Amino acid sequence: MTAVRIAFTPGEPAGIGPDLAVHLAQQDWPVELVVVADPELLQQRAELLGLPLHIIPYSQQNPARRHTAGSLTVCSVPLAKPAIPQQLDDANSSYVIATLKRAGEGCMHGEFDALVTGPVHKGIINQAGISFSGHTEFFAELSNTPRVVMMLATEGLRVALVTTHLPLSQVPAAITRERVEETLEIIAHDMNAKWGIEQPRIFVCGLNPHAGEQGHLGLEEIEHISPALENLRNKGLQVSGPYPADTIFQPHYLANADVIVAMYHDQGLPVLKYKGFGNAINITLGLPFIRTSVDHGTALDRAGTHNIDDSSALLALRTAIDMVNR
Ligand SMILES: NC(=O)C1=CN([C@@H]2O[C@H](COP(=O)(O)OP(=O)(O)OC[C@H]3O[C@@H](n4cnc5c(N)ncnc54)[C@H](O)[C@@H]3O)[C@@H](O)[C@H]2O)C=CC1
Ligand SMILES: NCC(=O)COP(=O)(O)O
Repeated sequence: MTAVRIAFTPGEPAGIGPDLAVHLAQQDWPVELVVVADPELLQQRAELLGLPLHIIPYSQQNPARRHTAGSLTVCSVPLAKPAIPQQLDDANSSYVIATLKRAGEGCMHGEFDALVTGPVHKGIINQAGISFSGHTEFFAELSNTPRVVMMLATEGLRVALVTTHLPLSQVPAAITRERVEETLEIIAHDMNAKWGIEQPRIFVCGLNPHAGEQGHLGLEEIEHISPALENLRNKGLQVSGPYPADTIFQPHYLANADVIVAMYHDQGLPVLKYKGFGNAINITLGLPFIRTSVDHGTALDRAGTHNIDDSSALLALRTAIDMVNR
């Protein structure tokens, strides 16, 4: 029987992504792990870290084999320039995009059963003239999916977002009834399909302080969020809110929720990271393939050092394996 095949993209070559790939390789896995990256980059990082790494060139034709500690199957995508840990170089931005494209297309064609992503540096990709706001948006576009949802999860808390990488000044206009409804429907669908929660209890934040204080502190709750929730309740979804964001994250409320929905990135994610940074993962809901990711960024200051925490990468891979098996 052939094994499940999971792709890992290390992301920014000057960051800790290559280190994470080397760390992941140090233990056995019940799946084939295929790292989509430059093999020399991985070999050099392993040498720097003093860890063993026997690279096996990937071939789609070979049957998938379970990963054994110390080896690593690598689907080669060449760097434009040798990468120096901790030093961003926009010459390698197109390399980063090429790895995401190769891995994402592999998932869509059924070559890979899931994708786990390491951190990319959004700034340096844009500096190279490539418009890029995040993996979430990139894979939505690659797969022609009109709406996907970013959700971060740690023990005891899941936070999903209505908007993702949007300047704060553009958030209010993006909070439309349609967008809120589509987001919540995707969450309800995927919580059921991917986690087996039949009727997920979804608690929704307002946008404004005190959820708009009956319209005295903003109208988005009255004009968009509440009508969306009402409509979804009529369709049988267990959605409640809009709640003041500074109230809903109290443990007393969280105990009754399967997912908290925040209106924007920094409304929900600081709480999630305060609770579980390092032991959390990022999952894209609504995509036609499974994608999990680390909960942190490129941590440039730690690339090539022994001072990194690989817990989120390990958890992202374990979660992807569980999701494939389910
Ligand atoms: N999934 C992704 O691709 C993500 C990418 N980013 C990108 O990362 C870049 C840097 O973002 P920052 O805000 O500086 O966040 P960051 O997460 O890279 O770093 C914040 C702090 O946490 C530390 N840190 C992060 N991960 C760590 C780990 N695994 N082990 C030990 N220490 C760790 C860093 O050293 C730093 O002190 C940005 O360009 C951002 O766009 C940020 C979040 C997610
Ligand atoms: N803060 C999480 C984050 O920005 C992750 O973005 P993405 O690259 O996974 O879309």
